[in-house]
Amino acid sequence: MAPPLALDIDGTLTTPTHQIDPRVFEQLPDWPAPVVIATGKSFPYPIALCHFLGIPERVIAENGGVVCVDDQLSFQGDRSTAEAAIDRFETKGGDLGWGEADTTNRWRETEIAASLDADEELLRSVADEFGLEVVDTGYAYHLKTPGVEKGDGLRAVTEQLDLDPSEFVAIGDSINDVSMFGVAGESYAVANADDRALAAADTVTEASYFDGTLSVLESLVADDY
Ligand SMILES: O=C(O)COP(=O)(O)O
Ligand SMILES: [Mg+2]
Repeated sequence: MAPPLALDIDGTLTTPTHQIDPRVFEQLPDWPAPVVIATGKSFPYPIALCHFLGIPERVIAENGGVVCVDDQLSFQGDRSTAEAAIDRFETKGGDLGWGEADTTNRWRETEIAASLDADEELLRSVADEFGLEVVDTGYAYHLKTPGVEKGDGLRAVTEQLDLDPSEFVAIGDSINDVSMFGVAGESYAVANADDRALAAADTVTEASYFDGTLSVLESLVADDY
């Protein structure tokens, strides 16, 4: 039986130019075990992805800040402290870098994300002041409550699904996947992953981005026969 999957989005299901690889729509809808989408992106993004894939809403969003599985919803982390820190950041001349509409944070429930163009040093000093941490995923800086992680999110999802985390295969590309690699039974970093993810994964794929992920999915299915 193919194993349940915990899949990161950016860098893992995407192309080098940040698009969802179209082959995701061939591979995931018919996966014969639960698929959990685990991302740093805000809550609506993975929900929309599940919706358009036609798979159940099993989602870890905001680096573990939001967990939604089959209509059960829980939150970890504290957006209001992050907002207070961002007020300070902006008072000191910082800019999140998303423009007026800020669709990156508009629906974010438990943390605040800044563009990689934002002043990292200032963001980190403000984070220290407010007891928060900054996680650089290679796609954004996340200003978040320390200890809120995808790994705990995966534990919560598996409890809900009555599965053991060790049954899961996790695939990811960055520091925000490391905790999930520690919880899943088997972990893969795609070749484009950052140093922390490369070091933490059981296996590093030869190929990058979704080519790497696809190689894992194909080998898991092949192992089945
Ligand atoms: O939102 C980010 O910064 C990265 O998102 P990811 O966890 O899906 O790679
Ligand atoms: Mg990623």
